[in-house]
Amino acid sequence: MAATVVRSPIIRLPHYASSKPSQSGTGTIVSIKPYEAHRKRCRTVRILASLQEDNDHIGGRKESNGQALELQGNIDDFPYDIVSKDIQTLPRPLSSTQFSTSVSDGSLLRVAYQGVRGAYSESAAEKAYPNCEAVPCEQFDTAFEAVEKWLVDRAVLPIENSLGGSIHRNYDLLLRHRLHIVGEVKFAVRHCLMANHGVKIENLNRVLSHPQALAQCENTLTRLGLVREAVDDTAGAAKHVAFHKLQDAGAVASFTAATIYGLNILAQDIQDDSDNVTRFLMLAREPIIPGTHRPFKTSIVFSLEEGPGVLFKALAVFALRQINLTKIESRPLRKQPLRASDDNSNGFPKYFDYLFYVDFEASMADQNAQNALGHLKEFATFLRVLGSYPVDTSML
Ligand SMILES: O=C(O)C(=O)C[C@]1(C(=O)O)C=C[C@@H](O)C=C1
Repeated sequence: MAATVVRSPIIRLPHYASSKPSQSGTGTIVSIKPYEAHRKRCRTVRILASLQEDNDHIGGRKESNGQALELQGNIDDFPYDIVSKDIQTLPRPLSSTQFSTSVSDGSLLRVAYQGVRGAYSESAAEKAYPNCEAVPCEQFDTAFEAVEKWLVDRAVLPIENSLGGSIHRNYDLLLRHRLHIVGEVKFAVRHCLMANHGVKIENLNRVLSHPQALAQCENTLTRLGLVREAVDDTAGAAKHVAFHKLQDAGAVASFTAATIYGLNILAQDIQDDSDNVTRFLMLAREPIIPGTHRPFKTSIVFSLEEGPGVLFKALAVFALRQINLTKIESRPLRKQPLRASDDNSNGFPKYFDYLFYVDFEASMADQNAQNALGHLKEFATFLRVLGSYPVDTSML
């Protein structure tokens, strides 16, 4: 018997080659593991997915958290887009419906985000691609992987917040994966303090939320004297408080999350600044063709030789051409984090090596931007364009 599809029918296969045929369901992508032997052109694939509670009668091996299922089968039994491209033997022919339907409004697109239903990232995905099917993923890495393995079409992931600063994990993942930035979306984040019905503010000892959300509400939470507990996402915190019927703990999450998980809102707009904005990146397997018909932004990452004034020289390639920088971030170069010691450093490594992430206001279709990057290439030890995409000029 087919399981009920509640939302995000991402795991909807004709049959999983497990004991029960014709199964379907919905769920969060946990990880995607092509069966080991696929390198030898074995046609068996395996994915790990976690399904929503009401679908847990679907066959497969249950993981210890009681929700993750391992699904295994012949690649021909899985829809094309659930199977990694590298294990496809033949490209799938385009169908005429794909030509006639537009994806410009986001419909037909499946968009991965990190978190569970009600997370700000889900709303950002829906703002970026209205009418899309937003697909929950447990971790940021999983969302990157889901796009790479053709399980979804896009990912929308947070990169920086006006109060909390950069989301370093996603900077690192941008380099580790080969996805392209195809857009940005800014989302006004308005936090609520919520708890189970009947629980009052004075009953609370602790509050659960995403670390960024806790940081964005620092003043309110300190004033209330609440112990902070970090979890994977804000909506996950609300779900946990509701599911365990906690009486001493609240959650910081969105108004939508309170509605979904049936929590009572104790305080609204508790972020330290009313203008609390998170910028999200839209990621895809292919880059978009940059234009000059509207404001564009380009994101790059580069590394430099150590030496006096080298970073100054790198930034000058933009200043010389009147190109405005909107963001600069540095991250340790993980494979080679420390430069070897020299004679004067008493045997201790002396320098850290860094990667510099820069966003600048120009399109890669613009000759001026191409010249700037040509100039930077002359002395950068590494340079990659992460994407050239339209600036989000929408009202928040
Ligand atoms: O936890 C969520 O709801 C998220 O979407 C994640 C996230 C983040 O990673 O910054 C997104 C927006 C807010 O800044 C707080 C949390």
